Amino acid sequence: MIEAFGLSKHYGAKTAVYNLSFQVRPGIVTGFLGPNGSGKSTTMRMILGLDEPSSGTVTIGGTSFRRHPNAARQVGALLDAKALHGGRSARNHLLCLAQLSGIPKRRVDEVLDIVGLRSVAGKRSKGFSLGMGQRLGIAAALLGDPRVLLFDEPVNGLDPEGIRWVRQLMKRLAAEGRTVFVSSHLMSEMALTAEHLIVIGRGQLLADQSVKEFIAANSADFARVRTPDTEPQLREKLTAALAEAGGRVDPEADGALRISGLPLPRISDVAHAADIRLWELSPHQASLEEAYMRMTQGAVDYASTAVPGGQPAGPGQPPHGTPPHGMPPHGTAPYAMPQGAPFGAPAAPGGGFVPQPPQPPQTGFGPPPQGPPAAAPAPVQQPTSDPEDAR
Ligand SMILES: Nc1ncnc2c1ncn2[C@@H]1O[C@H](COP(=O)(O)OP(=O)(O)OP(=O)(O)O)[C@@H](O)[C@H]1O
Repeated sequence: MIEAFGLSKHYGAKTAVYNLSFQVRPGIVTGFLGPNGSGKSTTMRMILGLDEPSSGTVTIGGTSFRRHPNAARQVGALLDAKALHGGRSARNHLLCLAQLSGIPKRRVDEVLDIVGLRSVAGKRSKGFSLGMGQRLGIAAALLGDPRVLLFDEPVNGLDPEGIRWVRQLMKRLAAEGRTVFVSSHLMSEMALTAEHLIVIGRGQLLADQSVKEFIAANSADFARVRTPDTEPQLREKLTAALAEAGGRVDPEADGALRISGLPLPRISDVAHAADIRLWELSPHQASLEEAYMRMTQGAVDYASTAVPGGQPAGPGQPPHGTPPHGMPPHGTAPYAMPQGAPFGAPAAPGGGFVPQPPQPPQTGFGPPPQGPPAAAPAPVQQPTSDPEDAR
């Protein structure tokens, strides 16, 4: 279990994380979502003792990471898969991490098998693709068979097979009773992987709820209705009848009507009573992506002002290049909360964690809608020759 209480982090005048409190429970995958620059990596670094909180606390199993007697065997993490020594082979990279953590050598081959890199284990990692680097970072995180795992954007650069593999791996790790905390910008993937969500915006907690609750609380389900194209007057008639019944009716570009505020059977009854034939009556359920966009639209720092065709961005979207906001005064909450509201230590190249001394701080049809990279690299020796080039 990871527990954060009133966690804040200031970098000079910049507040990266503000008064965050949440729990990440074992046995399920918990997704960590937020727009770019919202403080996800900073939070993960504080969990891992790589950044000192300005205030508040964060513990793993009741103890802060730096005070864990054997943090290396309890927590594994992938923070920045690119942060590895490219001159080393994958196997040597993992061997170094294992050695620093007192992990038996045989575990290296085990994790190489788990991530599917056994056949290229002798190759220098600088020749690895982005996806292979991600796999190596995941291998490093798994090296100590930790009970708590943190993954920052683990599917970055992975192909569809790789993404599927990561999804299954995360679920399996959680099913084994581990705590799995994973950040991603890929909403469709998160919807399939995570059971619970922590969502932040501009460093503050926006949501802490199950994926189902999150979608229900932040979506506007509606129905699509189509009358026969051959009889345009029926569309007008239906629009009037549904509006009179209390629905909100919005025309869609393809001639259909979008109805919110009325359940499907009621729409059907209204149409029937008005003697209007329907060619379509279908429910639309929001996706996690739609719910996420809806919730975070006011908490986005960087958004494009132009869309293809030269249209300006819609309301609520700051212009491109809008400088990062300042934070609100202490005690204010600019964003509405939704309802209900081992082996590892400081990160090593490739996202693995090896035990090291503590690091110093581093820099249903409801109503209409209302409206620094992985740090503390393991000691690295620059090779004088390139024996692994030949492999
Ligand atoms: N060492 C630092 N010094 C100064 N500002 C920092 C530092 N680290 C992070 N920040 C700032 O803190 C804010 C949060 O950054 P962070 O990297 O935690 O966000 P994030 O949610 O992980 O973003 P992304 O999704 O783009 O990876 C950003 O505005 C960032 O510029």
